[in-house]
Amino acid sequence: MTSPLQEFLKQRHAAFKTDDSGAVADYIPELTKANPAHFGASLATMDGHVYEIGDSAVPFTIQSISKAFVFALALERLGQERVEKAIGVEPSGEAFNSIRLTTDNRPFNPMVNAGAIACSGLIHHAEGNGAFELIHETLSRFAGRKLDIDDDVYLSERATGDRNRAIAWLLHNYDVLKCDVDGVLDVYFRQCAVLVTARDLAVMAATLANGGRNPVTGEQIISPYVVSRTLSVMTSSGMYDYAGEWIYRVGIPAKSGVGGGIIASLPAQLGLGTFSPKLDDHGNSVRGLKMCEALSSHYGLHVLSRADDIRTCIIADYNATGLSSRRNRMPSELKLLEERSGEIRIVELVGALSFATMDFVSRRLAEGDRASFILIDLRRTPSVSDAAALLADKVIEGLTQRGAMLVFSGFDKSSPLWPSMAAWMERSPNVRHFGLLEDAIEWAEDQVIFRYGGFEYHESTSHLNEQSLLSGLSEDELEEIADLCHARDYKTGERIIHAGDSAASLFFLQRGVVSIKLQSGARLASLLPGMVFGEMALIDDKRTADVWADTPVQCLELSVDAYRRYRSTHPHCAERMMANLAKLLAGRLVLANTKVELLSAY
Ligand SMILES: NC(=O)CC[C@H](N)C(=O)O
Repeated sequence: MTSPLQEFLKQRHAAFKTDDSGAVADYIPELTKANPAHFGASLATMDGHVYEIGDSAVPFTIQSISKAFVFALALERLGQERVEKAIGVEPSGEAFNSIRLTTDNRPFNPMVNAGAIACSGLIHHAEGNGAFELIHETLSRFAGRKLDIDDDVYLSERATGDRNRAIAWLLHNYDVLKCDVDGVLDVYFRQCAVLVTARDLAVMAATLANGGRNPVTGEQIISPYVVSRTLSVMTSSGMYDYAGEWIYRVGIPAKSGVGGGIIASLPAQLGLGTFSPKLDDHGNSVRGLKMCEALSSHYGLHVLSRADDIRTCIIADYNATGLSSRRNRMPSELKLLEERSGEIRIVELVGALSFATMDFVSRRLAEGDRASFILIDLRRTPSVSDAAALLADKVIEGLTQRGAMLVFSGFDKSSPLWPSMAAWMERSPNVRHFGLLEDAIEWAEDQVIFRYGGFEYHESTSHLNEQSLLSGLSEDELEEIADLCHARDYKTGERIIHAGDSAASLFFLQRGVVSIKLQSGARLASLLPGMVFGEMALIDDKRTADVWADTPVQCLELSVDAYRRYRSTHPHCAERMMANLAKLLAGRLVLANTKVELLSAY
């Protein structure tokens, strides 16, 4: 199945191909050789997928589109102060080749020839003879491949580019160009003659849309700061004297070139590259313009037309009860947790945390009951913006100051969320981190039990009359069962049961804590004295999980053979045990269903 976007590009490509209006640029003689029928488009996504249609692989010269990337390079290399001193950022409202400067004799902006020549001048000044090499290499990194140069176009423009020469000398007169004017012009003519395809342009535009990281190669090429400034001048001046109209109608930062190319770069969404050599009176590709307009209006992509329901960022906000934790609790613990259920609040977030969503979360956290433990699960949160982190700092400060413990979960040290986490933990001992929400809940429950009840029963020994598997049996019957069992002791860290072994016995835990784990290491449950494990041996002959001693453990082991012998002489007791087992399993099923429901909330 072709994707809907590919289908869209295909349809519009077919529709706009019939438009024959406009004219191929002819003031650079070599450009007249372009095939006016050519029409290609390409769209690159933030995950590095590239859609292509028509002549998307046909090379043509980048021309003015280079201006956006060379400006970005100058900002990145030389810093904003030097660049902004030499070149303005006001739209000129004039054609790209206008010779007019601002009242203080600077180029209006870096998207018109005067500003671009000044920009190449800054790089030439800093890099000397290596300037073009650096520009060529940078453009190639934006495209994700080594780009060629059309020497004929370069020579043709150099031979006829007197207007640009006049602009450059004027800039020299006003001390904007401080060095070898011919050398700078040479860099500028060459950078305009770099060969790209619509596909290259899409990837280059997508790199700008992706915060400066090429989504295909993964390389970070410029900083997010430089991206925002580059997209700003593209927005106000990228389409020359059509810029106002463009931002009004299309609303996507863009840049065009007389070679017939256009890039459009929608932050965090897409990069579009189009190619068709026939230009309108403003010097913008006719079909390319139509393609951009169609994409924007069909999908409503105008950069200023945005609305999100930020409230969906909280997908769950609840109080913990004993049910939430993986640890099987003693009845007294469950009761205590039930009574204190307001002590633990769990807030699960979804989606990137931005300024708006974090502000909403901050107000939600501030209101409501005053839980001592606030668990914030970020497993569905891919990132925290700088603004959100600033707001979060204050929220955390406020909550920890009133004595709350803040526990974050759902990510590990490799996550982009980690640097914020590390800073929060450094600032307050009341901030903690767990990889898994389950572990955070269990920890918080332990804290509540510790605060309000203590752990003394972990140290006590449980008798068989506390075993729910044996409930309903008389003292004598329990005595008989005890006689069939063997006392076993295990050291901390010892494996009591191996998954995959044959299951020939079950264990009544009398003292200590054991954990039931999958072979991956994931813990299914922790058990306390009075609980049974390995009991599935009564119905299944293979062990399905490992059981480890978390502390020194004492238990009674009952072999299945002994149970079967006992069953033949005490059928009604055996029946009772099976009924108890069914009850235990049913309880576990209810717990599992509750968890599935919680997990499938998203
Ligand atoms: N608009 C353009 O693409 C102009 C670039 C061309 N090299 C020039 O300087 O005239």
